[in-house]
Amino acid sequence: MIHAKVIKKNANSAINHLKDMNIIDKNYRVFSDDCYVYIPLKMRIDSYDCVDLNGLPARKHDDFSASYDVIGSIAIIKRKDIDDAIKIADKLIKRKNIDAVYLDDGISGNFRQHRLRFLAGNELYETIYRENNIKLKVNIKYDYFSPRLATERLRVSNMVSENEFIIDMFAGVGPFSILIASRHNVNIIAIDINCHAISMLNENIKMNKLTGRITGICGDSSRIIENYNNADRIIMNLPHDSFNFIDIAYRHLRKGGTINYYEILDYESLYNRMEFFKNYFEISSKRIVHGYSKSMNMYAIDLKKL
Ligand SMILES: C[S@@+](CC[C@H](N)C(=O)[O-])C[C@H]1O[C@@H](n2cnc3c(N)ncnc32)[C@H](O)[C@@H]1O
Repeated sequence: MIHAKVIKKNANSAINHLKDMNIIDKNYRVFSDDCYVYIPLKMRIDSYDCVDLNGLPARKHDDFSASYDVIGSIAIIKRKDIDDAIKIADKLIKRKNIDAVYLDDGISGNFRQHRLRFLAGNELYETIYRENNIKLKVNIKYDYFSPRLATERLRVSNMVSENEFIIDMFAGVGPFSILIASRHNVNIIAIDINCHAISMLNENIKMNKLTGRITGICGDSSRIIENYNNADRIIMNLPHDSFNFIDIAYRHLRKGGTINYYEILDYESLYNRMEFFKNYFEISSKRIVHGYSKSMNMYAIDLKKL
């Protein structure tokens, strides 16, 4: 059984990173000795020291904690079985920090909104979520938001250089833009077709102490982007549809500039994308952000314009 062997002080960030990659084998549990923590993996990966050990079978609560997301004071359960979901909701609503529990019936439409079924607590939709030292006001009914991208947002913000001109093409309530502008002196155009998300983004700009400048614009980014040229970086977080916007993003990126591109793909379409991208970009990195279905993953691909 393959385990990632990680020094104890790095264990939490490694577990979060591996969770985001959907690579932890949940049938087994994490264990440790005096110096190291051993994390069970579905497969060997190059970026970790991997060792072959006997796995320890998981306890029941590991499955429980994987079955919901918490956004501020709201829990969203991701379970198909409604009886199961009600049992989980009953446990969650007893927690001090949870005010409302919903069942996630999937995400749909252009605005990528959650279809939610209210299960427990007070039926509220607006909450304040905290990650990486920023605060984000989110309305989970009207705006897309996922806490599962926290590590990815930190990774992108670590890549940013001072004074970059950035276009966040599908900005939502601004988790990428706000984090980047809180840490760097940059100029960001943050676009979303959902005007409610942009109104939240504008509140989030006021609520955080920013070093950089963000201009929130409501509209279709394929049209709005026409007003801007020579971006140093373009963030394309529209994983079901990004490829339809790649040509337009390419035209508005400076030579040597970077696209942080996200797409949900199976292995075969990933190969085809890479072949296509090689004609126009240097592929600086490619990683799984999280699993999506049995055969598909969400990939983060960093593309540098040739
Ligand atoms: C997957 S969400 C990502 C939001 C945000 N980047 C985040 O990480 O939370 C995609 C966002 O793209 C927006 N969107 C979809 N089509 C768009 C378009 N043509 N132009 C601008 N925004 C669009 C949706 O409203 C949604 O907020």
